[in-house]
Amino acid sequence: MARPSFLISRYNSFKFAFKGLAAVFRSEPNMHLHVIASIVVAVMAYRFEVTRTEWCILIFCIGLVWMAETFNTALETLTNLVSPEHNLLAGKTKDLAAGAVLLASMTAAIVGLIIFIPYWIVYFNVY
Ligand SMILES: Nc1ncnc2c1ncn2[C@@H]1O[C@H](COP(=O)(O)OP(=O)(O)OP(=O)(O)O)[C@@H](O)[C@H]1O
Repeated sequence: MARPSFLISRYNSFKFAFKGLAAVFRSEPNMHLHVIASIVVAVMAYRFEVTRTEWCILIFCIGLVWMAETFNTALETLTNLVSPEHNLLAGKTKDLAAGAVLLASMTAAIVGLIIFIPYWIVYFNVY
């Protein structure tokens, strides 16, 4: 069979990648929470008119959390395939993947607080 052209194979790669993203956004309740949190952050950033650099940092943090959740879902799916029955290593694999999401989320939360607390202080007229 003839190999697909370079452009078609690149097009297929993107198509499969978007299929994976659609699956994680559709089926993962945790991803729904991440999306809601990201919308809240974006609305606050717009409302407080954060700087261009702060926008970049916030978008980077959002991407970090979404990426961690996507890897976590991939590892969970693979684990369920390889070891549907109860297994110590399967459980450890899932715990580690979930730990990575927690790390990314905590990092994003700390960065968000560092960026937004000064804006909140001005907005709520604290002091
Ligand atoms: N095959 C297994 N063998 C041993 N322990 C498992 C197994 N599957 C899941 N566990 C344990 O149960 C926990 C939850 O696993 P589960 O597959 O339900 O993930 P989940 O709760 O759906 O994760 P998420 O909320 O991120 O989608 C795991 O972190 C692990 O500790």
